[in-house]
Amino acid sequence: MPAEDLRDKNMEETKRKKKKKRFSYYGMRAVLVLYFRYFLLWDSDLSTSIYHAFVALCYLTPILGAIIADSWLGKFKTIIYLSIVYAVGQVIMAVSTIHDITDTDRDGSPDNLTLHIALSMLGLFLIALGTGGIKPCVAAFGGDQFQEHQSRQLNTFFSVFYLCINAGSLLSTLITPVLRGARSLSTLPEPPPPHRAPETFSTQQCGIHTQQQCYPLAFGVPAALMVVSLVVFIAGSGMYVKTDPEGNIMWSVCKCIGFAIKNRFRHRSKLYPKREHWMDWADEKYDKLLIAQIKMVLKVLFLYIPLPMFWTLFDQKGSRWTLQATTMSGDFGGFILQPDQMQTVNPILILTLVPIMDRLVFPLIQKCGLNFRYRMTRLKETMLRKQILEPLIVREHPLKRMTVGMLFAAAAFVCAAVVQVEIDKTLPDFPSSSQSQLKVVNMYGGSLGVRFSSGEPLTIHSYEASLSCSSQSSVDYLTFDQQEITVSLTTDPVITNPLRLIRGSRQTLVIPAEPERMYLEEDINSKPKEGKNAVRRAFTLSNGHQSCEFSRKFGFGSSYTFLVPADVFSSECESVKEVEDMEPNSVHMALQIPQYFLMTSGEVLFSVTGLQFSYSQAPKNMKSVLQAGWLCTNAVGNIIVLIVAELGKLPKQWAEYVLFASLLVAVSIIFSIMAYFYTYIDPAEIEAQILKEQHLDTEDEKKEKKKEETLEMQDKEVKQTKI
Ligand SMILES: CC(C)[C@H](NC(=O)[C@H](C)N)C(=O)O
Repeated sequence: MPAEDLRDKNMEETKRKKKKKRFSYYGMRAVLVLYFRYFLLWDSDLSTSIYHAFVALCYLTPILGAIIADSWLGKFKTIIYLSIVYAVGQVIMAVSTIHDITDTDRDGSPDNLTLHIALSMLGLFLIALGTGGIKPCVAAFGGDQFQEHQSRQLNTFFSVFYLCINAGSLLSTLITPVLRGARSLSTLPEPPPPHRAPETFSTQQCGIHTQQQCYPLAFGVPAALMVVSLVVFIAGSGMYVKTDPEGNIMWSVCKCIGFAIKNRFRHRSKLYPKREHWMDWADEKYDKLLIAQIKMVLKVLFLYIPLPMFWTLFDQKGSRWTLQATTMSGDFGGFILQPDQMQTVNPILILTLVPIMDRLVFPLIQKCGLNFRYRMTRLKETMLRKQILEPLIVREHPLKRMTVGMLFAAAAFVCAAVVQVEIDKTLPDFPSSSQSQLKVVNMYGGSLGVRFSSGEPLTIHSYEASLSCSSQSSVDYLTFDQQEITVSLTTDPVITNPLRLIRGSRQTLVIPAEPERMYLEEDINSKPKEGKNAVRRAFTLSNGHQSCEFSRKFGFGSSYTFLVPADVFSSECESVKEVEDMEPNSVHMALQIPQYFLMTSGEVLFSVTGLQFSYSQAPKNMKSVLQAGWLCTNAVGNIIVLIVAELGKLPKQWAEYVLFASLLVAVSIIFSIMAYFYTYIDPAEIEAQILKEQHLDTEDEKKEKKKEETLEMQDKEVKQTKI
């Protein structure tokens, strides 16, 4: 098979594996929090924390995978073995979600939750080890399929590789929740009383004795796909370029760095001449090539220091931005978009933006001469003149691209802040922690005068019986600074009642047909979660006939009270009255599209380029290690989100967005300065040069030795002749 065809085939195989692997990973992530919340019955905080800890672990384990690949098994075998670990983890995870395995009394609920928790934690640990461990190897292994002169194809590979990640992510985010059996992610109700499944909202159920939410399918299908992808990958084994591991390189690197530090410390006196680089203090004991390779890696790792800040903003798509969407309207006319489905905008945009950037924007920038070329060593320039390194030199400046990517992400957060300000204008005015709010609902049957303590008397009209939208009525909340108040009704005789309000809360005073039986109802004190609606019923006197049925379309995030008269019959639905406690969300989710667009453009510039950069600047035997370092910046970014979310609670959400945007601008300025001083290298060339020098040194030594030997021989001959 011709070399080009072979390369294309290898590329295809690697991409196919990547697509299934990412389907599997993102598919599982999509339902994980829901599994914690509704199957293991953990509260929201615990579910969210364990979820983020899992994601952070997934981006820390690449270091382990890289060490195994570069120093022991090689990338190919590491991918295979860790994929097996990954698939086993997913199977364990799928088994842990089968309620029947512990449901001895067959009531539809697992009887030994501890076993389910233990199994799922073991499964998740193996998955994190597998997915994280494979990640740096897959990218580096793909890169290994190209030769040095194929830098353009290499860049295309990384772009296509990224497209596959996102195709997998998009498909799985859409399909896995369907496999689980939910109509949509956000239509799930609050967890039912212990271990009863929320049946009314499921479209698909499974189980042996009782039918439940289909978590085993949601986790099992990604597991099966993982096995398929592994088989496909192994089937292509004969076509790959496989580089051998070069011994325990990480251990040698650590020992070499340790020796350099120790040696430097031992020779700290000014009497010793300085060395060009602190790593040169390892010269006495370690190979020049190893020292040069460590210098290359350290240079890149140093450049990575500011990068986690980008991920800190990027990863808030899944948290803050989704929460923001819950306070917006997802009614797109033809279809309704749920707040968490808004996240699919990211992979959709990636799938369109990567080809546009690759084929249109970057070549255009290059044509217009806006990019500046690599700062090159003299050797490279000479070679350029000789047109030897042409393909290498005409590349764009990746670090510049990454800086622009960071600025795009900052701009996305500014957009999010503007949208937040618009949302805040529409949000209800909730009571502060020292205030209480009260609203009166009159079901008495006629207009009533109501007076609270010292306040002005109010006239509250009785609600007319109607269910039509046009005659909805709402009563504004009254705000009180005191907790103990008295209410007087202008009935005959006047009815006066003391009321005890709850601080920081909203309540409704319901005046039924018998006004002396007035009562307080607690209202919700925030917008209904996840963009859902809140509906409650207020009865006058229940007589067991409240069975009328009607359908009504509610706006996102609205809250209603239905007033049901005592004598309502199914034929008399019209006598049920609807009160709007909270207006539906009026800012449209489409307003989030600009921030998604900017963030995703930033991602293409930053993330895709960062992947290529990490590969191109790494010495041959440390490619996976540097990929792992790159992924670690993502893990650190996630940890920053956790810390900031816990500690830095700003009173206004828009202010937090602006704060993050400003921090990223500051960090990108620092990064651009660091990037300015970074000299691009061609690791292969440097390695070749050092090897050549070493070879020359040994040649010189040999020549020197030969000369000495010849001289000695001549001396001997002269001596013998003299004798
Ligand atoms: C974490 C990376 C940026 C990457 N994620 C994406 O591409 C998202 C889906 N746009 C990944 O490797 O998962």
